[in-house]
Amino acid sequence: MSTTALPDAEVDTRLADLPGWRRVDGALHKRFDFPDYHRTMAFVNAVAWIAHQDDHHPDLSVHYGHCVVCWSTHSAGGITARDFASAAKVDALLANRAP
Ligand SMILES: C[C@H](O)[C@H](O)[C@H]1CNC2=NC(N)=NC(=O)C2=N1
Repeated sequence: MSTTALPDAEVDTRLADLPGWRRVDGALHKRFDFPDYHRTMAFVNAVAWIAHQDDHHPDLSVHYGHCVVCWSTHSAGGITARDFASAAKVDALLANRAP
């Protein structure tokens, strides 16, 4: 997968396929809300598991009932196709979440 930073216009086009994700300060951002701390932390640990497996690591902002996930590729200095793949994997963690 390419590790070249994508132009903003390309990022914005690809974002159409990732509901809830936004381009903020050169990274893909999304906020995930949870009813309590332990569910937030379960999510954080699942994201960390994916990050370790893929050797690609997001910045995480962790709070009692939500977590903001931010993907960029440090080595490329911007957002790459790898970040989009990782963002989709994070969404897939919650695809079958109970309402
Ligand atoms: C050595 C190691 O593979 C690199 O430092 C990886 C680790 N995880 C990474 N994560 C992210 N988000 N960007 C990187 O450039 C990056 N590089």
